[in-house]
Amino acid sequence: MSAVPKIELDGLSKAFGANRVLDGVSLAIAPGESLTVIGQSGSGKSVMLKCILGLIRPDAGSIRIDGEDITRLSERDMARVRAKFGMLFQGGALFDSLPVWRNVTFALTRGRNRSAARMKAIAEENLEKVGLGRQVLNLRPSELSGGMQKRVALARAIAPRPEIIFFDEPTTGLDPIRADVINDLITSLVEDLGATAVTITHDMASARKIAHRVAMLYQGEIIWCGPRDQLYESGNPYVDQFVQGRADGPIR
Ligand SMILES: Nc1ncnc2c1ncn2[C@@H]1O[C@H](COP(=O)(O)OP(=O)(O)OP(=O)(O)O)[C@@H](O)[C@H]1O
Repeated sequence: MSAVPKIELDGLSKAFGANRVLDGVSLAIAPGESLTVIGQSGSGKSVMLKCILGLIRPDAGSIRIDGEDITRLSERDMARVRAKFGMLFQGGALFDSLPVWRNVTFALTRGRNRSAARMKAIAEENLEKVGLGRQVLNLRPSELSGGMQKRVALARAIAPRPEIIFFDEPTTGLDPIRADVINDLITSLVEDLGATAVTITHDMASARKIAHRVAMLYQGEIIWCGPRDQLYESGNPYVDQFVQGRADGPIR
C-alpha cells in the first residue's frame, strides 16, 4: 500500500437511536485498488457508503480522502471532494424523461448550458467504453433492456473520469451471464481509468471477480478483510457461513 490511502476510515461509528449501525469501522483502500464490501442485509453497507459520500454525518471517527478528513467539511469543500467521486446507483437511477446522451453527460453539464454536439460526442465516447453504439444516443432509458440500462448507468458514472467509483449492487437483477459482462466491464473500466473502486454486493461471484480485496461488515465492524482468493478459505466462521450461504453457523 502506498503511503497515503485513497480512502481511509478510522473508528467510524454511526447510530440511529439505539441502533448502533457502524461501531468503529476501520479500513484503508489504496489508490487504484478495488475493494468489495459484503455483509448481511441491514449490516450497514449503505450507511458506510453514505458517510463517505457526505450524505450521512458519522457520530465518531474519521473519513480521509487523499489524506483529508472530510467529516467536518463545509458544504462547499465537500462539493470539491465529491467531484472526485463517481457513483453507480442500485437500479441505475436513470432519468427516463431524458435521452440516453443527456443521462450520460448529466454530471458534466449540471444544469449549465453546454453545446449539445459536444455532449453527444462525449456520450458516444463513454457509451463505446461500455459496449454500446451511437444508435442508443437518442433513445429513452425505458426503450432499453435492463442490461443496457446498467451499461448506460456505468457510462454515466465514468463520464466525469472520477478518481473513486462507488458501485452499489451493480449486478443485482441481472442474469448470471449479463452480470458477468458487467463484472468484466467494471474490472476493465477501473483498470483503464486507474480509479479506486468500492463495490457493495451480495453477489459472491461478482465480489471474487472484481475485487482485489473483500471486506466483511458484521455487527458494525469490519470482521475480516483479505485478498479475494482467500474469501472461501478465510478461516473465519462468520465469513465462511456468509459466503457459503448456510443457515447454520454463528450468524443468526
Ligand atoms: N436514515 C436512517 N435513519 C434510521 N435508520 C437508518 C437510516 N439509514 C439506515 N438505517 C438503518 O441502518 C441499518 C443499516 O442499513 P443499511 O441500509 O446500511 O444496510 P445494508 O447493509 O446496506 O443492507 P442491504 O444489503 O439490505 O442494502 C438498518 O437497520 C437501517 O434500518
